[in-house]
Amino acid sequence: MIYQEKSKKGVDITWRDVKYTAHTKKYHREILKGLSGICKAGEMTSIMGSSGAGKTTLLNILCCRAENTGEVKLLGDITANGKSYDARSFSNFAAYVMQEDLILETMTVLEVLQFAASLKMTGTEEQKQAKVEEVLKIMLLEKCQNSIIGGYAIKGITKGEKKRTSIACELVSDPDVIFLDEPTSGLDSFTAYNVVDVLQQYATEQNKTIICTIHQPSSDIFMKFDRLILLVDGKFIYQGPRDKTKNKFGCFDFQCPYLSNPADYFMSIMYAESEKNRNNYKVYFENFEKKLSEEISKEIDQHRTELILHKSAQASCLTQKSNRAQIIQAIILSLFTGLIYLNLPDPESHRDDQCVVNDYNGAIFFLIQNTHMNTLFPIVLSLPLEKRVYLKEENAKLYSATGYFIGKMVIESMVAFICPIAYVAISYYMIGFNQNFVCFCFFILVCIINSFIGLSQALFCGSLFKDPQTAINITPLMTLPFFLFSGFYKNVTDMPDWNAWIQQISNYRYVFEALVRNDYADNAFTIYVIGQSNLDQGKWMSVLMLVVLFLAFSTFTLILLNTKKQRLQ
Ligand SMILES: Nc1ncnc2c1ncn2[C@@H]1O[C@H](COP(=O)(O)OP(=O)(O)OP(=O)(O)O)[C@@H](O)[C@H]1O
Repeated sequence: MIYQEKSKKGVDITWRDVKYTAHTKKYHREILKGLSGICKAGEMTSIMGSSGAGKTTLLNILCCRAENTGEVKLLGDITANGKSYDARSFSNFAAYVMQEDLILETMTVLEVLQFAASLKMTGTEEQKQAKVEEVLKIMLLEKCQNSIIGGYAIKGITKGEKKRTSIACELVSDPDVIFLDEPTSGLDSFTAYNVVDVLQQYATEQNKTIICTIHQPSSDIFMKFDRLILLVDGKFIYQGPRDKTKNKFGCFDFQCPYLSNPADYFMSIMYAESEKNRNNYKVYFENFEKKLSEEISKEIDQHRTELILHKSAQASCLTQKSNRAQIIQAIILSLFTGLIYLNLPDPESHRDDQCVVNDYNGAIFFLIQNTHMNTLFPIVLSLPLEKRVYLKEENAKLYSATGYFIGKMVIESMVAFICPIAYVAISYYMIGFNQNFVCFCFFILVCIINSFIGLSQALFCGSLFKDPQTAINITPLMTLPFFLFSGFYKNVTDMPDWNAWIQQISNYRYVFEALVRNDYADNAFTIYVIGQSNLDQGKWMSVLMLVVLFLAFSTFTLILLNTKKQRLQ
């Protein structure tokens, strides 16, 4: 990541004649109708309006997150200090805080910020730590810095602290402009006030441009805004300093009743479901055109023009976290397996004993299943949140899809590598598999490859489905049929022709054959068991097929990640 000298002089966001139109065969709608405006450095601007007025659309357009293809069309100029920007250059000077707080639940506040700093900052560890401490202080998070974020299952920090942590994650990169979609949504009035108060002070003290949408602010929160934009049916009825709304709005022949919350009053006159209000819209628009639009145009013309110089790179793909729980789980399960199959009878003295064959095959299959599932399911279960966090970071151009894939592979590969070793090393000799050391090493090697296939399948399923819940539901459906084609449950040559192809992509089939051939290599069962199951690929051919499967799932995942990126809003 390369940081250049930052402009401390502030950034003005301006837009001229922005039109956003949705057009299909059955439907034509002008969502934003030629809007022009400015949000200035050192000020907190709030965009307010009735439901469906176009607030989120305007915010998304300013953040380069609005669709602009096919059925929706965006026209107009959007600039930062007079220079046009796009989604890539946006992240060089600005940050976007989503309404939803997407933070990994098992980390502490401090860890989350340290992680964000490692992704978004260059410099020494001391500089990063200093920035994290500064941001903790600004966002009033010092007291809860060692508390877990938490979520549905784990009790963690409060909603207000979570929102401030989300904002703090963006502040570590010191953006000049911060966009926030409904930063107070879901918070009680006092917590909401705290969040807005902190943001407003930050804008003033650090000369930052803060732009947010907001629904129904309390009067205390309303008084914190420096600038206000009131939007009705895709057009402005007011834009300017918040403290001038009284006078300027007075010229519209509407006066906020004495002792009323002005925000409530504005919302009441913009409420689109009221026919009386809708009739008045025409008057508001005319008044805005006559009395305010010229002033806004002048302000836009006087925008700042300083050059914005900023960071221009993505973080290393290795900066992520590992998981100890899976390794502990593997150790416990291997002890359990070893105890269940402890000291199986010597094959030499049980040549014709079908029960002993079944026990050996069962032990092999159980180990195969566990080394595969131990990697597959934790990743599929953790992907829902992580995928959205990844998309958030990808949207902010912190890393690319390929960077994420490589990083994820490298980090998860530690677990995918260690777990099968722990699993086999503990249970192999307890069960009494082939005592030859080379066979023991081969057993471990095949289980490691199988574990990596689980990793690539989990990432493939997670990337294939847009909805994380679908990924969780469909993954077992996609992988469990592979069990049936392993040769363990049913002889592979007895399968109907129409589904024979599933055998070719079943990792269980190849792992089972490789391990059965390995274990029975030079003992009495060899001919009997292998002949019985009709396993005909050969030991090393099976290994080769496993490597091909791993590479195939990984390649498909990479293609999917690069082609199915979404803009989070
Ligand atoms: N891509 C799109 N295609 C069609 N219609 C759209 C599209 N995006 C937004 N709209 C419509 O434009 C209108 C404004 O949407 P927007 O989300 O900006 O409203 P809003 O003011 O943020 O409302 P709310 O406060 O309820 O979220 C809505 O009626 C919405 O259905």
